[in-house]
Amino acid sequence: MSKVNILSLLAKKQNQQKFAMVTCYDASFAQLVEKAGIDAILVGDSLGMVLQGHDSTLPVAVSDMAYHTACVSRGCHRPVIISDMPFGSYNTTEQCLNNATSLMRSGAHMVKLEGGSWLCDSIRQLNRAGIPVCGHLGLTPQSVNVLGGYRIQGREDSQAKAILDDALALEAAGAALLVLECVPRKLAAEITSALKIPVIGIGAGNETDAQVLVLHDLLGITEKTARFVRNFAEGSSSIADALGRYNDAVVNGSFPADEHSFD
Ligand SMILES: Nc1nc(=O)c2c([nH]1)NC[C@@H]1CN(c3ccc(C(=O)N[C@@H](CCC(=O)O)C(=O)O)cc3)CN21
Ligand SMILES: CC(C)C(=O)C(=O)O
Ligand SMILES: [Mg+2]
Repeated sequence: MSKVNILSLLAKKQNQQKFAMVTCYDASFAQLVEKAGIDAILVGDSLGMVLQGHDSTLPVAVSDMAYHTACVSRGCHRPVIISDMPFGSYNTTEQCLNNATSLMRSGAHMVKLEGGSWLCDSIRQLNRAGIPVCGHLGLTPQSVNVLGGYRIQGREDSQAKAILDDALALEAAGAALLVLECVPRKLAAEITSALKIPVIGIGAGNETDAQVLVLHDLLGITEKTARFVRNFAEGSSSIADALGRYNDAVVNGSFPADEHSFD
């Protein structure tokens, strides 16, 4: 199987083929993710919660992200590797460019930033420096203290329009992918059809171009999980089997079901 990249993912959207992404933080799991046929790996700052035991993603450092990105990149060859820029690492365009460069040098193929149109200058600069960008809108966990909790976003019409406008702005600035987290499925469907770039949902319903889940959530080893999680270890014979069933369920459209989505 040939390497996944931004063009092959864009082609999947154009051909209406869904693809899966999963978070991953080390070489052993990266090898299993690759064998399961999963196209995209997110080295998520969720590692602050699932690996480090913090109650938010805020304490995660760029050096943590670089370390886990390097671990993942040694374990796989085919999937595209996207690394989260952690809280406080992209407050200015210069800081953003320097920290993104360090993640790319560690083995990332793309970086992900949480936020809207205010990131457009940074996105243009990253692209000019050879760094593709994935946006992240809706529930942006690095803003949990501003949002007042991990809550669904975009329920009111004015907020839904703001998220759509931000999505269009990020695409126009050159974002290659967009993650949409915890928004009503109708809004996610609207944004997915308004954008040319692939939209990857988590708690965003079944009509996005792709899905992402946190590895530990889909393996059933997270203590308390959100509504959008399905435990793929249940009824699987191994971790490899669970990852394969996750990929199949996303590609064939059976995950997420209504019970994993917000109206
Ligand atoms: N293990 C893990 N999984 C994740 O998906 C995840 C992390 N960690 N850490 C970073 C963020 C935090 N995330 C979260 C955490 C909790 C909810 C949650 O409990 N949501 C409620 C929705 C409440 C509402 O109705 O507004 C839910 O019931 O799903 C959602 C996303 C997603 N990310
Ligand atoms: C939940 C996903 C989208 C993420 O950003 C992470 O794992 O850090
Ligand atoms: Mg993240």
